[in-house]
Amino acid sequence: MMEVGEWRRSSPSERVAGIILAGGASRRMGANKALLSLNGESLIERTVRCLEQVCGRILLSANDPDSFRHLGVECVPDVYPGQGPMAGIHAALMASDRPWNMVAACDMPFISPALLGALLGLAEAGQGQGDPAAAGPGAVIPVIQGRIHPLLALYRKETAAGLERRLQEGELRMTDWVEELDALLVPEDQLEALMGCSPRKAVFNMNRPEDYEEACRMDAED
Ligand SMILES: Nc1nc2c(ncn2[C@@H]2O[C@H](COP(=O)(O)OP(=O)(O)OP(=O)(O)O)[C@@H](O)[C@H]2O)c(=O)[nH]1
Repeated sequence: MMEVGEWRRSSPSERVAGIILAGGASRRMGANKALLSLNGESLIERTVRCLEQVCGRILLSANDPDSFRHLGVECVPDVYPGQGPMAGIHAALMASDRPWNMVAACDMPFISPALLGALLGLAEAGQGQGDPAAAGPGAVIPVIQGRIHPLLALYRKETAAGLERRLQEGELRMTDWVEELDALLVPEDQLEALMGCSPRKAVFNMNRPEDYEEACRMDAED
C-alpha cells in the first residue's frame, strides 16, 4: 500500500485514472474554457500534463471529440448529455478500469501534481478510517477555505452506481451525492502540510472572462 508522500517517488500510479471534465458549455466565459491559453499552452494541455504525472491512464470527459483530437487522449462522451459535471464523472467512471479516479475540471489552471499526489497518498493509505477492515473512503475531497471541491477530487470506480441512479432520477445536486459517499474530507491545513505550500491557488477556477484575466495575472506572477 502506498504511504502518504510516496507519490513523489513512484508516480504515475497505475491504480489511478485521471478524468478531465471538459464537456461543459462555457456559457459564462463565452468561449470553450478548455481551449483558452495561458503562457502559450491551452488549459486542457496544462491539465493533461499535470494529471499524467500522477495518473497511469487519462480519460477526457467531453462530447466534442474533434476539439480535443490533437491531444491524443481517450475521449468519453456523456451517457446522460446536458446534465452537467456529474454526468461527465459518471461516464468516465463507467469507462475507467482503475480503482481510483482523479477528477479534475478543465477550468482550474493551477492544479498541481503536489495536490493530486497528496490526495492520492491519503486515498491509498486509507487515512481517516477507524476500522482497518473497512473498505476505506469512497472519495477523497479537499476542503479549502471552508468549501468542498468535488471537481478536484478522487473517486472510487464503484461510486458510478450511485451517480447512475441520481442521473436517472434527475437528482443533480453534487453536494447531495457527496453526502452519500463515505468521503474522506481533507482539511486545508493537512493538505498544506503534505504539499509544503498553500493549496488555495490550485483550486482557483475560471468561469467568466474576468476570471481568465485574473488567471493570466496569477500565471505571470509565477
Ligand atoms: N462531461 C461533462 N462535463 C461538464 C458538463 N458540464 C460541465 N462540465 C465540466 O465541469 C466543469 C465545471 O463546469 P461549469 O463551470 O460548472 O459549467 P460549464 O458548462 O463549463 O460553464 P457554464 O456554461 O458557464 O456554466 C468544467 O470542467 C466543465 O467542462 C457536462 O454536461 N458534461
